[in-house]
Amino acid sequence: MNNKPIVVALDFDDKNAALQLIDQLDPQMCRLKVGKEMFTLFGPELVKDIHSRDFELFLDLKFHDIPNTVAKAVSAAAELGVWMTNIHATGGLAMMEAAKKALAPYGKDAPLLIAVTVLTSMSDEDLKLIGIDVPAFEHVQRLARLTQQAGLDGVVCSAHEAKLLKSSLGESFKLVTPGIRPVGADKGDQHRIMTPPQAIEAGSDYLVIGRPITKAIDPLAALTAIHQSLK
Ligand SMILES: O=C(O)c1cc(=O)[nH]c(=O)n1[C@@H]1O[C@H](COP(=O)(O)O)[C@@H](O)[C@H]1O
Repeated sequence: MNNKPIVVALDFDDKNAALQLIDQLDPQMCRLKVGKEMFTLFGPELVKDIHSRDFELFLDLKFHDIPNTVAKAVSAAAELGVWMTNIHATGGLAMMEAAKKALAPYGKDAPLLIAVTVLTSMSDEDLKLIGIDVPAFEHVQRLARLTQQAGLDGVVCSAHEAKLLKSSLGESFKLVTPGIRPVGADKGDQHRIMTPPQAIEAGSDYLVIGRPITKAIDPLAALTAIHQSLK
């Protein structure tokens, strides 16, 4: 296990509330994730606010477009100095290769680039409705292999697929797993979920955890409890 596997997902519509929460958290214990809602509302200024508080940031904008557009978007993310960013694997091999190539000029300062396989909110039934007639774990494997072929650093998947992917794609291919719920936590809209220790045991490198921490009465206590449960 790496020394900081927890990534706290900030999904807020109020910047001050988000900054108040961040100020309660410890950058030694977690990294942060900003997604579409907050970036659309508050933009690159929010990224600067977070970096000034010494947190590393996963910019989760899940780009999915033609190769040229995604390459430019990923390059713009690198300009912001973020630790990790992501694209959708369903954008295809050429799109993923273009995104990876766009990061070459940044060398060792380039963000980790990962691809979303099948969203953790999707069940096998949901996949059928969009014309994918194989179980989620099979589709995830297919997309993860394509992601590795494109030279990316890893994938976003559910912890249910982690064991299989680690053994087939190797130790250094990063697995980022949302859909994490401590025992007793509300599942919400997530389908393919696992507890934090189970997810690490299965081979996850980074656990993306939102509401179980951000909506807790005491977010630092919730973060600390999860951090301790991983030792
Ligand atoms: O890319 C992501 O981070 C992501 C991919 C995925 O398949 N499922 C998923 O839930 N996420 C994100 O992970 C976070 C999960 O938040 P909670 O369900 O509150 O723990 C949200 O910010 C989602 O946007």
